[in-house]
Amino acid sequence: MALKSVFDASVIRAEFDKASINTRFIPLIWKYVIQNPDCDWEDIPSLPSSAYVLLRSKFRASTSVVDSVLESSDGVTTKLLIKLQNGAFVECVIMRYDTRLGKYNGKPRSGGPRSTLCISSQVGCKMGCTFCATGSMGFKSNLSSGEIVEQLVHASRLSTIRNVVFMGMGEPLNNYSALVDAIRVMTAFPFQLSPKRITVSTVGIIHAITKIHNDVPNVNLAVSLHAPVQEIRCQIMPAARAFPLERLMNALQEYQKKSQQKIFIEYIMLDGVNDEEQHAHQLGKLLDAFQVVVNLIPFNPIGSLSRFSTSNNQKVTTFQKILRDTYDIRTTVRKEMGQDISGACGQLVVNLPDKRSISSAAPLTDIEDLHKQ
Ligand SMILES: C[S@@+](CC[C@H](N)C(=O)[O-])C[C@H]1O[C@@H](n2cnc3c(N)ncnc32)[C@H](O)[C@@H]1O
Ligand code: SF4
Repeated sequence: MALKSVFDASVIRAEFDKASINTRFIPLIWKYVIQNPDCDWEDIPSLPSSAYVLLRSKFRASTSVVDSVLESSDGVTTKLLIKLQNGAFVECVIMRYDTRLGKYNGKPRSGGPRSTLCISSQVGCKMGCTFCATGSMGFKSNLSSGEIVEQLVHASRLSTIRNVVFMGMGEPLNNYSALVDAIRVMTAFPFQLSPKRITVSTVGIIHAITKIHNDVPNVNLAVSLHAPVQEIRCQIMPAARAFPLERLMNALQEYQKKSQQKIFIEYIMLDGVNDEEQHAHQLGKLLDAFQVVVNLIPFNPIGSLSRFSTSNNQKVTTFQKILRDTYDIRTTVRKEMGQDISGACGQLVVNLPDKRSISSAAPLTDIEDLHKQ
């Protein structure tokens, strides 16, 4: 039987309970593992002897390994290619932001206090968005909560991670229990990330949106809306048929009433598809009753996988202006970075030399602004 990740919180808690070992040791084990990547279980001081036996027989300090690390040419972005226990690959991306300068800085590995980590939740994705490389590869497997947390562990060894965004490969709300378990670990000792510094991005899985606030309060919700009307949404996002716009907006209304939190709306700018002035007005009206921040995202080319191209600057500026001036909606334009290492949103499907396919969907965004709002 494959050994489990020690960061798989539900599994390790259940095993400790079964063996009558106090679960208060678990965070101490996590802390030790984070600081000592190559440790043996016996190295961890002051555990009950039954804990060593259990750890040896059922758990690994890390079920995933960092296969390679790529730096963008400006040093702002680092992409980690991670090999999972089942042989599949996922990626996570570190983005660095300098608080003092108020902008991204280009110092390689400077880390600093404000790095943001973009995390994957699945290998592939079944939602099939027509503009996304991950969507084109279909669904392969869910990550366990341990594998999700391990991305943070690997990245923490390179940078001090202050923010986490679930905007990498996969649809996090389609892997709900692992997502919730992972967020609970990330917000507890020893990680202690503020939930306000964690953002879950979703294509709009209605049944999960209605419960996420109860399960992980204060975590940010970002919704990949991408169109102001059902017809266009269906054309570019097949998932819109299962989760129609009207029901999605009702679920968001309920979410906002309960959580009292702003919702972040992601809107990919696709030339001639959803970027006309009439679309900006439709979006403005649709969001009228909500507290939202709209993030306009330039489309990142994904080779021959998609027929789209990004809107020109003039169109983006006009769209932003309409939302801001006519509807008083805070609207930002996402800075995409890391394209030289294929680290930008939904960008790539890479073929490894041995023909295994990996995909990355890391968004490189002014997410720091997002977390300040
Ligand atoms: C890859 S998804 C992962 C999270 C979740 N599945 C979702 O769709 O929100 C993160 C963000 O990247 C966007 N995205 C996907 N492909 C893109 C592309 N080619 N260019 C720009 N953004 C893209 C998605 O629409 C989404 O807003
Ligand atoms: S954009 Fe998100 S939901 Fe759509 S295919 Fe890509 S990862 Fe899946």
